[in-house]
Amino acid sequence: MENEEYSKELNVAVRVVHMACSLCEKVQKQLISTNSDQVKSKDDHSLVTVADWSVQATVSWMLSKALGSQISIVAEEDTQTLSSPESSSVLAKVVSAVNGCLAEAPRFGLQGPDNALSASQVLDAISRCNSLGGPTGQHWVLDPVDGTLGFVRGDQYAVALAMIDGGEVIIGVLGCPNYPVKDDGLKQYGQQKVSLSNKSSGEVGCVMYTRKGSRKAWMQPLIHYDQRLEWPNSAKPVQVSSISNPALATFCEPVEKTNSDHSFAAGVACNVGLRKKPLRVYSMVKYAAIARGEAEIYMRFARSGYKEKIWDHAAGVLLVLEAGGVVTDAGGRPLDFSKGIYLEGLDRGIIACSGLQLHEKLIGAVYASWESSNL
Ligand SMILES: Nc1ncnc2c1ncn2[C@@H]1O[C@H](COP(=O)(O)OS(=O)(=O)O)[C@@H](OP(=O)(O)O)[C@H]1O
Ligand SMILES: [Mg+2]
Ligand SMILES: [Mg+2]
Ligand SMILES: [Mg+2]
Repeated sequence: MENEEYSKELNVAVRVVHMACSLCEKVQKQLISTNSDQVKSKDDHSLVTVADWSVQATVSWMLSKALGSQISIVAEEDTQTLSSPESSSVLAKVVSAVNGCLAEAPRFGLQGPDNALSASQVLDAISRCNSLGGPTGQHWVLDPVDGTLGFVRGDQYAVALAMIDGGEVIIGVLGCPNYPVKDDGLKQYGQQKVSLSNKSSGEVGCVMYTRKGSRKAWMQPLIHYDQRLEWPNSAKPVQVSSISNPALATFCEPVEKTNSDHSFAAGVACNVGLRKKPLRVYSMVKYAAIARGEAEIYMRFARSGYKEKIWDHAAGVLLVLEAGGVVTDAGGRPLDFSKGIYLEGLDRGIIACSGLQLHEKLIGAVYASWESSNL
């Protein structure tokens, strides 16, 4: 993808997401082995960890350094909890994780700071990601840790970075540190959690990326220990599955019932003739599974009143589209990333599919199930 438009932005984004994955892997390992104070609750009772803040600071600092401090970044986290006096020990951990990661920038082909960042510089890097996006100009969109619950449980999570220009998603990069590289790795992961030896051998963890209009999506294994990122030498193209028979199709959905109506999805699945049990996976790894051809369908029906955020979808949606799939709301309309931080006007839910045939059937089944559930 060299010499193409946005190649500089894509190049930086892929490298930065590799750095972020390496940071997350270290924090997740510590979190699981020490059970320490690295997890906090936000005002809405959702979780935030040292990794969420550290990745946001690192990505913000690196993007500004490589692309200019004027760039606009829309991201999930803020510094409200982190800058309170009770959070001083967490802030110290964040500063240490950020500096540890930035010091490794040369391994990823990037340049870090000359001196370690202070706590206030780290807080500044996090809080400058306060753009609201919108229909004009370029905006980076970051979910530093998507699937924080999966992350805390030692399971699947993703680092999601996208770039929107003129309201359209142009670049999508998804780091999936616990997604095995080999085919059907996610289904096997579900049965047998990743062991640490697999993790360091390069068999587990990848970064997926794409650029709008390229009609290609790529997967690059993560690097470990003191390896250098040789990118794009070992990147492999990925594409959606060719299965269109519902009886053979696999469908993904969120793990938590609070994030998606499992029983409504089960009704739709039955109506379409899906036979397999749902593959419940934390995070945007669900989009990655469609883009890699490991699953055919992702359905998500949030409770009414919940507004989906752009950072939970932008990178994953572009990956599925460029890998050959289809993504719309439950009414069949494309998702609109031009309206600010929310997917405004979303009709009921999100349906991502490997192909048009399955997609049409699902939209029809949603319509029928909706009618009957509202009788
Ligand atoms: N009520 C409700 N409905 C729908 N979605 C919600 C809701 N509350 C939160 N969120 C967002 O869901 C993100 C996690 O989605 P997942 O697909 O990973 O869900 S699950 O953990 O597998 O159940 C999660 O992303 P992260 O916070 O980055 O983990 C939230 O942005
Ligand atoms: Mg969150
Ligand atoms: Mg998220
Ligand atoms: Mg998040």
